[in-house]
Amino acid sequence: MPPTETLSPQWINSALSRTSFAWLALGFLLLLSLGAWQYSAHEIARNNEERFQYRAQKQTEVLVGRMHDYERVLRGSAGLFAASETVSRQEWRAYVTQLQLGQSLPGILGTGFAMMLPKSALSAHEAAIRAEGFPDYRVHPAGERELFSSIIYLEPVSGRNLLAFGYDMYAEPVRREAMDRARDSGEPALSGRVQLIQENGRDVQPGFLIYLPVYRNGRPQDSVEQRRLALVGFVYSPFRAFDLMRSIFGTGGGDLEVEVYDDKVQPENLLYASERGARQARHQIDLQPVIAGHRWTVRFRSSAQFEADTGSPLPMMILLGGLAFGGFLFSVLYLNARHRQGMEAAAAELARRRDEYLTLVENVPGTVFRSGLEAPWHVQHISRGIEVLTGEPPARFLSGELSLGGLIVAEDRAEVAAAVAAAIAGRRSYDIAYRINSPAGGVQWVSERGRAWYDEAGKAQWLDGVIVDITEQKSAEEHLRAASLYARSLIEASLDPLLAIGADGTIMDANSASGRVVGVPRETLIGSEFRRYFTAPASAAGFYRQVFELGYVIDYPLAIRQSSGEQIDILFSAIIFRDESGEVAGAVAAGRDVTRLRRAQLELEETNREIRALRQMTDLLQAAPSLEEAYTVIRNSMDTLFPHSAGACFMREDDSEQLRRTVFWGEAQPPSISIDVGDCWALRTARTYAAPAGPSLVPRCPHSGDESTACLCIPLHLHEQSLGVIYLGASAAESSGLHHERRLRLANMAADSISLALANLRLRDSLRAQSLSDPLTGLFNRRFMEETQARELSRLSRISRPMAVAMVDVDRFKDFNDAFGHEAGDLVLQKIAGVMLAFRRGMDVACRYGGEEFVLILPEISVDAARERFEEFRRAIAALALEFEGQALPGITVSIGVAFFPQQGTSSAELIRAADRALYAAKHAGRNRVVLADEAQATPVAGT
Ligand SMILES: Nc1nc2c(ncn2[C@@H]2O[C@H](COP(=O)(O)OP(=O)(O)OP(=O)(O)O)[C@@H](O)[C@H]2O)c(=O)[nH]1
Repeated sequence: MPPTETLSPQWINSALSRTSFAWLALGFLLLLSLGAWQYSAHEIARNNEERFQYRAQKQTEVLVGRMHDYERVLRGSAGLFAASETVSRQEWRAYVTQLQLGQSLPGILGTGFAMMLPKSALSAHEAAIRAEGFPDYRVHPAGERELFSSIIYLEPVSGRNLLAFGYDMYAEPVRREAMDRARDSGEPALSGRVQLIQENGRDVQPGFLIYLPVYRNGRPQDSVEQRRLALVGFVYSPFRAFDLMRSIFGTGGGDLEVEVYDDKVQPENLLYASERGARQARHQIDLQPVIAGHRWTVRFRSSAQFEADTGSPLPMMILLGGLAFGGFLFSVLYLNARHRQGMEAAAAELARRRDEYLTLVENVPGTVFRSGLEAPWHVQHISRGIEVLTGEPPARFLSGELSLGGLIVAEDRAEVAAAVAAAIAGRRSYDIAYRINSPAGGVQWVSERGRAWYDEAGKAQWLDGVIVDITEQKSAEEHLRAASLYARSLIEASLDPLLAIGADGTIMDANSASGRVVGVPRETLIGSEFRRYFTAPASAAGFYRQVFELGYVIDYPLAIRQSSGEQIDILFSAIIFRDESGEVAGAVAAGRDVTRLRRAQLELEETNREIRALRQMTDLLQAAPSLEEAYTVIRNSMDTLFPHSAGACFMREDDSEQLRRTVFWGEAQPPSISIDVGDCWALRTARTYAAPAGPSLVPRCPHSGDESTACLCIPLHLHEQSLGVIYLGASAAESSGLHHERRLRLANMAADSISLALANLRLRDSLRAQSLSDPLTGLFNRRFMEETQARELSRLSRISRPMAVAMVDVDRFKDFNDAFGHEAGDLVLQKIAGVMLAFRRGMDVACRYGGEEFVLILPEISVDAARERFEEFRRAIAALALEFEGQALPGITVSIGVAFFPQQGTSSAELIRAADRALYAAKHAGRNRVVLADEAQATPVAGT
């Protein structure tokens, strides 16, 4: 792409809109900053290195120059020897003192002369020096050597130098090497690292020496051999390395740190070090000057001061400046890009929304418009929907040729204008329906919703709204209203309750019949809880819950207690209904008032119950074996039939005028236990008699108690024969109206049943009595005796009690009959029966066994007591005074045989047989006596 295109405004705009451009710029600036930083740092380091090396070179040159100076001093000293045959001690001192080496060349320890001595000359030499005034002089160290050297001059002669006087340096290898080199070369020779003899133990330092040979004057010195032969001795200077170097390099604190090594850099070779410590220096260089034929290594290192002086903040400033600028530029570009992106997105969103809005507006069912605030509402914008609505294109409205107001039918315009004006004034939206002239020539309904737009000052500027054709909706509403009215009238036409119930049990709607049945206005029902109107709210709640669970319920019984106290029984049926979405919206419940039906049912059930009880009473009475049991049946049955009534049955005995209360029922006991026939109105009138409760002109029977109860008396009779009366008491409620009628009818039916049953029982008792009694004597007959005896035996065996059975026979009755006639005999039998009845006690039974035989049964009696009583009876018979037809009859006697239960038997037949045997024994024993069965057995009777 050509550069012009690359840098075109569009490209720049596009680039500035991308955050990647900002990142790119940031990266570029970072690289640039790093490059500049590296370059400047490198340049500065290089300059410093050059400066450092320069300084090291200079220092080395100073060192070498200083050492040359020392060489020159030695050459001068050698020259002193060359100029003279001999150099005396004084001359040497004068010469050295003149040099003022301490000031001019500080660092030198001294300048001396060592003489070479063969072994043979040693003693003479020592003697000669001693002779000079040094009596202690001797060459040292002592030892056997071929060649000696001895320091004989050393100036200044003071301090440490005194120690060197007479010292044989040639005896020490390092020094000897330098001395040999100097001798052979004729040049100054620097020794290796030594400890000087002058070191006296304080501030011991490394040292070295420079030797220059002194040859005998006049001797050839061209070759090594010649020089060896010509050698006299050496002028030399000893140096304490630290002192010397300090004088050269200063006392430290400079730019450089210096270490001087003898030859190689090794710790044992160290001659001098300006600093102690192992700081890592930034610059370092080793230089190796050769001094007097001997190589040193001088190590220079940049000092902290040098590094501080040469350190420059510029690279860091360049880096930081670059970073800061990069960051700043990045921020500007990034924020700018984001801002541009935001702007572009907002512009795109705006465009999208505008498109959406236009799409929405055009798709809104109806016509969307913006118009003036007042009639006739000329439009500023209007959607294409207007053409569908009116048949007129939007352009005609936009041009002002047509207006919205012009569409409205004349009768509705004022109303529309008023609604719009009110909405504008009230700053709210309006929603109105009105009619417009249809393009087809008719009228159509539209709905218009709109709202004014207000400026910041609150002044309405225009109307925005939408107009929708609602002609069909209006028509549907009309139909719906008609249908609704029809449905309502149907619902209201129902005489039974119809309700709509929500799932929460709230009544949503109810017809008027509902209000009528419940006893509250229909409006009160709607919105209230369904269950609250029922006697059993929980059951009512159960009803609608069941409806919503099952979907429907049929004939659910509920009851309403009206304010009057009357209970209405309703059968509810209900089914759920759903809304348009299929969700259950509620339930429609229809109630059916079944109160009358229910009452009829209850009445029927009551009647059935009564009939059942009546029939049961009748059946039981028919089956009752005795009057007593019949009265028990009557009491229980009357209690069941008339549960709230006390009552009693009064029975007439024979033709007596008094009635005895035979049974009563109910909680309240009737006051009388007997009544006279004349006291009861029912008995007097022979018909049912009723007297109400409370004060009344109707007289009450005296036996009916006080006025609190109603009195109902029903005569019991059969075939004109009065049997008695039934009395029934009742409360005022029970004795009124229909209840009374039912009660009366039921009581009469009960009385009829009771009359019949009691009459039957009486008749049966009478017949029975006849069948069991002897007509002549009135005593029980043999049949009764056998029944009774069997029953008594069963009872006594259960309770383990005895019984006596006596057979009584009239003595010689045949003779009596024959003498006085049969009728007189009957009279006798009747008289005996009378005695027996009088004799009888408690549960004793007397009966005529047959002919002139009688049986007496005495339950629960001992043998002795029985004997005594039968004796008494026998005597009573014998004492009878008999008379027949005015004629006295002779007395009669009876014989009595007695058997005992259980001694003589456990059955009726066994006992009778035993008694009969005893009777037979009594007859044979002479009659008119009592014989017990065990006595009869003991005394066998002849002829039996
Ligand atoms: N008058 C009368 N006599 C009766 C009746 N029943 C039975 N007799 C008589 O009673 C008599 C019984 O007589 P027997 O059984 O021979 O004995 P007895 O004459 O009483 O003599 P002993 O019993 O041995 O003392 C008979 O003559 C019967 O006719 C009755 O109902 N009336």
